[in-house]
Amino acid sequence: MQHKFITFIGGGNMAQAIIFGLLQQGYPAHKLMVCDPNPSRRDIFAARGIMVSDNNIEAAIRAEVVLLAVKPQMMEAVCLPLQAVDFSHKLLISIAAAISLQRLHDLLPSAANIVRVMPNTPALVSAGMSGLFAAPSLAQDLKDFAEALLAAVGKTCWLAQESDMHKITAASGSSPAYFFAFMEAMQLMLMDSGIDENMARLLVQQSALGAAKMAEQNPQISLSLLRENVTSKGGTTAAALAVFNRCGLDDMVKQAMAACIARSQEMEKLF
Ligand SMILES: NC(=O)C1=CN([C@@H]2O[C@H](COP(=O)(O)OP(=O)(O)OC[C@H]3O[C@@H](n4cnc5c(N)ncnc54)[C@H](O)[C@@H]3O)[C@@H](O)[C@H]2O)C=CC1
Ligand SMILES: O=C(O)[C@@H]1CCC=N1
Repeated sequence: MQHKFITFIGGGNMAQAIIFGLLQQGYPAHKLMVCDPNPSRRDIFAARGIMVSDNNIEAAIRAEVVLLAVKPQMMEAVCLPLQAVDFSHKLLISIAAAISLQRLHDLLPSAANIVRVMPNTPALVSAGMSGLFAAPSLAQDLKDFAEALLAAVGKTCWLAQESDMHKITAASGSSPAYFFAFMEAMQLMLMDSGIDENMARLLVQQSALGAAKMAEQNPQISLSLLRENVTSKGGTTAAALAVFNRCGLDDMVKQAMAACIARSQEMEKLF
């Protein structure tokens, strides 16, 4: 992939996951810059040979690509001073949840080239999942660059319509937390039953990893069949799944994802 000069505005959890993932894939540190008012955040990147700054305007001016990685609540306060920068020849990438292309255009009127991305933190271990959206008028080479950037740290998909970004947030951005919560619950149960914490974690995380790898490496087998292949009639798994069914796991997951989508839609109006 091309190595354009990228300035990250905001060096928090998600920026770190993408940046460390990129470094691992050989993206040159001297082509990356991180701007964050928090010195301890800047130190994390400086320690990896990345230029850091607390001056968003200066850092944006020197970039070919500016990647907005601040909280949605901060977006307006961060963007208004950035109106001093001419974005017309830069690529602007925003990973913020719930901030629409229109809102980004309003906040940074000179920005002609914008890609919205919903990534997730597994980018850190090159296992990210990102949904991308851009206006159909965006130049193909800029779309290709944005895609290659995120593809360097995981899988990507382009959305046909921007409104789908809310659903992608429920499916990629937020979803690692669902799986962590599930693993936490399993670990807790094991610990309550007397299994050592580390062993409980190993059992849970290796099983989760194995299940995900089986799903990935057998795309021709449905997830239902993968589940059924574990489930002997009258056996142990069936006993566990019966409890999930009785407690309404499917409905609970639907409700949780719907809440995620609804909050994203609400945040779109707020910020
Ligand atoms: N954490 C996640 O798993 C995901 C987060 N996102 C999106 O990524 C964005 C960042 O989220 P996180 O990294 O989780 O948040 P975070 O709170 O870890 O990082 C935000 C960073 O912005 C910095 N910041 C605050 N004011 C600033 C300013 N004026 N200029 C520059 N930097 C400033 C903060 O010091 C902080 O380090 C959000 O918009 C979120 O919606 C998207 C997908 C997944
Ligand atoms: O929880 C959030 O709002 C952000 C967006 C997706 C993941 N984290």
